[in-house]
Amino acid sequence: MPDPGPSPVQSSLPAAAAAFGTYGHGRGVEAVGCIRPEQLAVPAPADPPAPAGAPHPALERLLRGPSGLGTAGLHLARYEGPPLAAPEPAGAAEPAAGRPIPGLYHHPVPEPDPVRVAEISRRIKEWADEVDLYPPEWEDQFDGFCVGRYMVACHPDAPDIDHLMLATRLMVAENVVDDCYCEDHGGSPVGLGGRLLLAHTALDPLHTTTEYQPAWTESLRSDAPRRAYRSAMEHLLQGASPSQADRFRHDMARLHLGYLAEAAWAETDYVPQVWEYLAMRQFNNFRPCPTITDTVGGYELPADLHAQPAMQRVIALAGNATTIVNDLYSYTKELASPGRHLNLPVVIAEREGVSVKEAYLKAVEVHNDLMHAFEAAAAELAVSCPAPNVARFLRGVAAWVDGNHYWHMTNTYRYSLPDFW
Ligand SMILES: CC(C)=CCC/C(C)=C(\C)COP(=O)(O)OP(=O)(O)O
Ligand SMILES: [Mg+2]
Repeated sequence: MPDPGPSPVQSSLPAAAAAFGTYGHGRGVEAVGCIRPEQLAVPAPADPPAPAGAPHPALERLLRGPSGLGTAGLHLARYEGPPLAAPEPAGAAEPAAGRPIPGLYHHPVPEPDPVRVAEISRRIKEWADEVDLYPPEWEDQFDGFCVGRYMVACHPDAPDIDHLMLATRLMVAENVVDDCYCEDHGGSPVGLGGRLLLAHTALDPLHTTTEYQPAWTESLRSDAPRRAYRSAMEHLLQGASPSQADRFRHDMARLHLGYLAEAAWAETDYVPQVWEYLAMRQFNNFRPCPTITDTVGGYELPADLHAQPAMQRVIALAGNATTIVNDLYSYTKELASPGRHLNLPVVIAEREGVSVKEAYLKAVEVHNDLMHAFEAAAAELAVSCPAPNVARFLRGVAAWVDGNHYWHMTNTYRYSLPDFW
């Protein structure tokens, strides 16, 4: 079931943005005490099982948002201000190319608004200059990353460019840390723990004595990853509540833990078992991106709802599906990189003794299973907890999943498919 049509989320993002969101910084969202663990265990009442590959009917119905008389205005906000006459930097708004991986379960998304894409692309270059992010010779790669298209596709309910920029700076900063500390722009597994910990203090500040505080403050200016983290976090704090910021820090600590496991295995030349690889990839994962969907949307999913095990499962499954999408689209790029780069097809081939093609096709199935599990878990939660901010958050996560697939598929500068079909 490669393309079952528009996602219940994307087709009907009708959602309740205007009615349910606050478009401030999320204050004013009433706590909804609707989730108790025993309630979450209750399955959706009387929904027949979805046909294989189709979204769960409850997901379709509940994520569709309000319908009927008087609900026409309750649709996700799109940019409605004056046209933004931004010049288009290279790579900002080229027509989308690329084809989906055959057999990959995914939902197409509408073409991201080119006006928003162009403005984000312009502003992110300004920010990159401001924090002295990369040397001039890396500019083509920066443009080829097309972060504007990425973030606009993933956050269709962002009320404005400023909110989108919160996600965009973080996306760039996260990739700079990965490239410069872990991967092919000077990265290495050797000494990674120390570098990551010090960079993490740009997100989660050091509180120490007056003697030592200045050296730490100075350290945050000492390399591009730290300058990027510090500035992107400073901006996030202007748009996030304290609990949203702390949710993000927790996700980033998870990410850094995942980097460390990957590095440790690289240092000892260990190829993990498939389940071990999937555990590492649950941490070395896109999770910090979809979990800020409410901050970027201008509302807040309260901490007690975010922390519920059922919500945590939905988020983990969504993060895992999005990250295996990366493994599949980046497979040929990683094969061409020096040394052995672990990704799901490589680990399956090695550990299960199958051909690279069989391993790749099995990895597609693993991805599809994760996607179906994500959609089923989201549907069940939407039934168990019919709170507007829960529904909107679930839609936001699903929109991120779909936008992430779109970006990988269309980023032909960065990724190309293997010749397996
Ligand atoms: C944006 C973010 C939180 C990134 C975290 C880690 C990361 C870069 C990925 C999950 C993408 O995987 P990978 O490192 O394999 O990226 P490329 O294949 O090089 O695009
Ligand atoms: Mg990859």
